[in-house]
Amino acid sequence: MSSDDADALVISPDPLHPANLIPELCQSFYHLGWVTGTGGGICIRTEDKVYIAPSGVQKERIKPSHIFVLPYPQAASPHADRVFLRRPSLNLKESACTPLFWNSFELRDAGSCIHTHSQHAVMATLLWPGPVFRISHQEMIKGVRLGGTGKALSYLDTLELPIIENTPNEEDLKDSMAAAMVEYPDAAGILVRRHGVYVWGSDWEKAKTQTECLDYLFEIGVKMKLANLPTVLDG
Ligand SMILES: CSCCC(=O)C(=O)COP(=O)(O)O
Ligand SMILES: [Zn+2]
Repeated sequence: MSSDDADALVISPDPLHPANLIPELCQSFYHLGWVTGTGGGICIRTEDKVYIAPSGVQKERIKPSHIFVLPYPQAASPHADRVFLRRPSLNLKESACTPLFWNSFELRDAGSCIHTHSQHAVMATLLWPGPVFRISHQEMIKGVRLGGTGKALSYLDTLELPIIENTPNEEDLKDSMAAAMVEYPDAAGILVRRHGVYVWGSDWEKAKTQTECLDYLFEIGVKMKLANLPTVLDG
């Protein structure tokens, strides 16, 4: 593919094209405190392509021309073996979250995955010291889907999200995240202690709204814990 053809993969007048959506969504996530200080982000997968932002850059300032495009499917290889359809001309590397995003595609058939460093998520991992975050009897639970891509939860369901331990390098979370996804097939995301959360959905809209619902539930759960209120009720 010529470099002009490759660049055409990220140039579109359509505001809903993934190369336009990722910069727009990262700007709004920045203002929510989800992707500050370069961390966190979102990827979007279509039938045969994955669009990923660069690593270690101010996510609220990304342009469509900074987006990497990878063919899908392809094995979740380490950086050196990854195949690209398009790389930015600047000296950029694809997000360190790439193997974690791949978990959501391969294990849940997700169309989009969001990684946040929201302080609500981080506080939840501190106030729930065990391996699972649990909360019940909250209306926002209804905005979350079984396994992230299945049917919506009911008000009467208890929301459970596994918490995995952080690693010094983001890529090294891949195996423990995959193991938690296998052990908790109904979980719509994975919390990472002292770090943040990964949430996916069948498309970017559902990934976004589920992340919003979960972030709300982390925030209210943290406030309830700090107020000594029970976060899980019987019945
Ligand atoms: C201060 S960010 C530390 C690395 C991190 O947690 C992260 O999410 C990095 O993501 P990137 O897309 O910038 O590789
Ligand atoms: Zn991170």
